Amino acid sequence: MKAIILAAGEGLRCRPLTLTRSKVMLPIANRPILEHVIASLEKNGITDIILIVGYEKERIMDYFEDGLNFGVKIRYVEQKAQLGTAHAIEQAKKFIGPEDSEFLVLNGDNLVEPKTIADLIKNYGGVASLLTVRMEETAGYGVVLKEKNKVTRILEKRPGDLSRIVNTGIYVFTPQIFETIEKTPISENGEYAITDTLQIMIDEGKTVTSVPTESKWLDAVHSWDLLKANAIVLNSSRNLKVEGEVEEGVVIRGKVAIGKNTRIRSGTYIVGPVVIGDNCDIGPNVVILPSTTIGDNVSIRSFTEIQNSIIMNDCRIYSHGQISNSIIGSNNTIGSGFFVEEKEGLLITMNKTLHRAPRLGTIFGDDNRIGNSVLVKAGVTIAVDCQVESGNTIYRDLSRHSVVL
Ligand SMILES: CC(=O)N[C@H]1[C@@H](OP(=O)(O)OP(=O)(O)OC[C@H]2O[C@@H](n3ccc(=O)[nH]c3=O)[C@H](O)[C@@H]2O)O[C@H](CO)[C@@H](O)[C@@H]1O
Repeated sequence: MKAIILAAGEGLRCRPLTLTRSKVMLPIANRPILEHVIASLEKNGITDIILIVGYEKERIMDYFEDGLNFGVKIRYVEQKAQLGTAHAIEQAKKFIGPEDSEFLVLNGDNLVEPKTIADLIKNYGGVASLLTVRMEETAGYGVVLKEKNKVTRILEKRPGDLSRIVNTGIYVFTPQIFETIEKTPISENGEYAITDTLQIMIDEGKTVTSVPTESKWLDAVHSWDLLKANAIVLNSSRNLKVEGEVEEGVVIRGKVAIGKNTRIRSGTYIVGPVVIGDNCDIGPNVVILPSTTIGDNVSIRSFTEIQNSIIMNDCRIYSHGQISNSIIGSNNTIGSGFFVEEKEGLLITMNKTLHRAPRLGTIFGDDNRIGNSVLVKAGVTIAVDCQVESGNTIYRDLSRHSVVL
């Protein structure tokens, strides 16, 4: 069976991290979300992949190339304007031939384990099937109403408790979907939505089925949700290897992976689950606590403590810093004495809507330069290519190229 993966959108709600990469390339346990999706397909023997790309496509194509290093064959299709999920699927029509009686479609920005995909492959039926999960908090998702396993209605991101059965964005379609996509009108949000296409099929009397799963399906709606997803994946990781050099006097407890050419200097204390990438230089006397992921080429100097955070590639973090419940994008330089305040249940405004974040420190995009003794208030984000001089306290979000003297 072929698989079409949708990966052309930005993932606006994950800004500032998506200012420089799409949501599918955000790392969880040091691998892009999309790599987790592709690995789960490969484990189900699905190796013929059509990847729909658009926003920041070079970053995706440079990483995955033809897919052979990941055990699959990837063909790319560009969706020049991101006009919605139905429009994205339509771009792959030329790759679906008469031999493809059905095919898989997946959002590239949700984490799935192999069994999640297997649950759908085993149980699909009708002209279209969608995989569903039961969730208490359904805001931001499409939900379905159904009779037995037959879907009667799909409601896209409507307020109210209409149903707790959430559409995961993982489908098995028959080629009939393309004819119905052609009939799909543009929605109130200005998008051609695949959920509208499915509703048309239902209204035409066709059988659309829902396949429930209790296997892992994780979505990061907002950037801060990545911390939870990272912790879940780190906790369930097996076979974590120590490949780098660990000096005498380092204490390691729990599950910890240390990449090639990484050096952990004396006096460093690490409590897993923690994943540290390749070519890092950590310590002496650094503390890394659960559930933390550190990318490749990162240096962290003495007496800095990091907890429940994601530090992406190529960062330099100097001494006596404290970072918790935070996400630091790539290529950030952070001076000594850096302190991130953190708070529980912050209300954060995004697109004029209030969102409640869990315990949160800060979120940094890429390429920022932070001087010494800088304090960042809880929930404040720093976009891309900002410069903060020593001794400042950052109270408000900084937009791209900001300078704080
Ligand atoms: C209309 C629709 O499909 N809604 C579903 C979608 O919402 P959701 O709002 O999550 O859909 P997104 O806009 O995030 O898009 C999902 C995926 O499609 C890609 N993309 C999106 C638009 C586009 O023009 N091109 C493109 O490739 C994105 O990069 C992403 O990987 O997934 C949710 C699960 O996470 C479901 O509960 C929703 O029912």
